[in-house]
Amino acid sequence: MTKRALISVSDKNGILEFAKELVALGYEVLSTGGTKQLLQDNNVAVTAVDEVTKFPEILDGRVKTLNPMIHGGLLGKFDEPSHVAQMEEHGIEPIEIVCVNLYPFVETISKPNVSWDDAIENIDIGGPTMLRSAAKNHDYVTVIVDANDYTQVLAELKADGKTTIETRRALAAKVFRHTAAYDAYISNHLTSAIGEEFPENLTVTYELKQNLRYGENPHQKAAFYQKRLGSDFSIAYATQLHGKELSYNNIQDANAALQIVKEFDKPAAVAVKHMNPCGVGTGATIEEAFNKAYEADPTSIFGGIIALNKEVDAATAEKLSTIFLEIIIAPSFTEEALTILTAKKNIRLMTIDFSQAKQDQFNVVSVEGGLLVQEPDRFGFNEADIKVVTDREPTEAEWDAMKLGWSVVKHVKSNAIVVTDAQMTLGVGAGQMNRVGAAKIAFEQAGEKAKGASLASDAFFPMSDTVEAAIAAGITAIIQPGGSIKDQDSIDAANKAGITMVFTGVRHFKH
Ligand SMILES: NC(=O)c1ncn([C@@H]2O[C@H](COP(=O)(O)O)[C@@H](O)[C@H]2O)c1NC=O
Repeated sequence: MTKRALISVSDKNGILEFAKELVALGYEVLSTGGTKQLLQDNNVAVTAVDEVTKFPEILDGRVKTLNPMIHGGLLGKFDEPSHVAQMEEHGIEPIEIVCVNLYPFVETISKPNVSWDDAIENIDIGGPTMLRSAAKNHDYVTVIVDANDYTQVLAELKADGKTTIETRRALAAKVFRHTAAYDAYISNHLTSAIGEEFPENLTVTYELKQNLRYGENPHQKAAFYQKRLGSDFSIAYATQLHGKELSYNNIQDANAALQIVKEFDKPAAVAVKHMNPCGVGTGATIEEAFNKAYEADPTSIFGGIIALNKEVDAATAEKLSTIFLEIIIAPSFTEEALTILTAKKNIRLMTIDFSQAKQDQFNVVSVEGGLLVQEPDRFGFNEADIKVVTDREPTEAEWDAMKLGWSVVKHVKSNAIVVTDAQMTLGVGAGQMNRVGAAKIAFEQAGEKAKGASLASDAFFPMSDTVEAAIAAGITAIIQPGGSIKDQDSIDAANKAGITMVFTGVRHFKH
């Protein structure tokens, strides 16, 4: 009996060559409307699916292959006597090969202002149904959803007249990954379009961006997956211009650096180590901003990751090139800057489109056995919501310093204290188990520069000890959420020392 292959594809790349080879191998090719037309126009012998189903394509193509003559041919066990008998009884012939790719749902919903109806019309029903039937019956049927697999399938057919069971299993597994991802895009689009936030099932799908050499440590295997419709202002969408492949830790650190530098409109540079900022600088130029970020902590920046929010020019590149850095990420580099920096073999240079403001709707972190999903911490510095709680009002310079500190402290692991002047961080106390401990680290790093500087705290002070330590270090302005039952003790301590303190009413924990 002539073997049959069913081809029904939206993405028609490579399909002519594949179909021609199948015909040459003696297959009868069955096809749906558009695919059939293309094959016919190119003189490839093809049988219309409706000749097999004895039923026309109806409802604008919504029903073409959804028919027992097709699904019987895909799901029947070709050597099981009862199946063979039933297939014969109904005139159903086996289909040995299925090649299907689906309506471009993701491409459709990626278009700006896509309508509900357009999205719905691009939900493929018949295609996934055939893919699933064939994949379930992979003991007998070879199913192809990815054009990259045409070559291997043809090679096996030419060599042995059939594909191997290992290949068919691998292709079937790929199909179920593909249809699961396809359905995830559909369910996510509809769920967010109707405004549901935390549905009973979280259907996420990410695409492999790259296998990594290792994870956080060399004995841990790892890979980087990318969200297809995710934020394009992200390390996953950055372009690498130079240097070796990013590592697992590089990706985490670069992500942290980008989230911080995104806080600033004026030229800013952020140096990150182990996901915490060690130096943040701002200035009139990007060179000045980088100088400040460097000056903030010349020790920790070594081996760090730098994110800059303006084009890197030659002068800045010269400075950057004198330090050992893992990654420099910026909107762009001038030609001269690139010449200077690419002279260093190991440094990774990346660009990212800063005009893309889109942010992921939710942040997701994994815990053993589960996922935590939350909105990103979008709260910034909003002077109108901030209350001065001391007798003394902040000066303009203190406001600027507190604004910088508040923008940075939300990105520092809790308990977090950041000491700043109006242009840069002077001390960062990160990830401490008690707040006064974080403050002491920040003061020690700031040294003499703490005198007249400002302090930002990611959460309220449970008692007045941090304020007292701040006064002793010379801090003159404090920004913190407030909300402790002992707030008054902190306010009294500040008033007694004549320093100023403001409450934001919002906490910025980061774990
Ligand atoms: N409704 C059906 O019975 C059906 N059968 C196959 N399709 C899809 O139709 C597309 C190919 O259509 P055409 O050959 O007309 O260009 C493929 O993406 C295939 O997945 C269908 N369309 C969508 O549901």
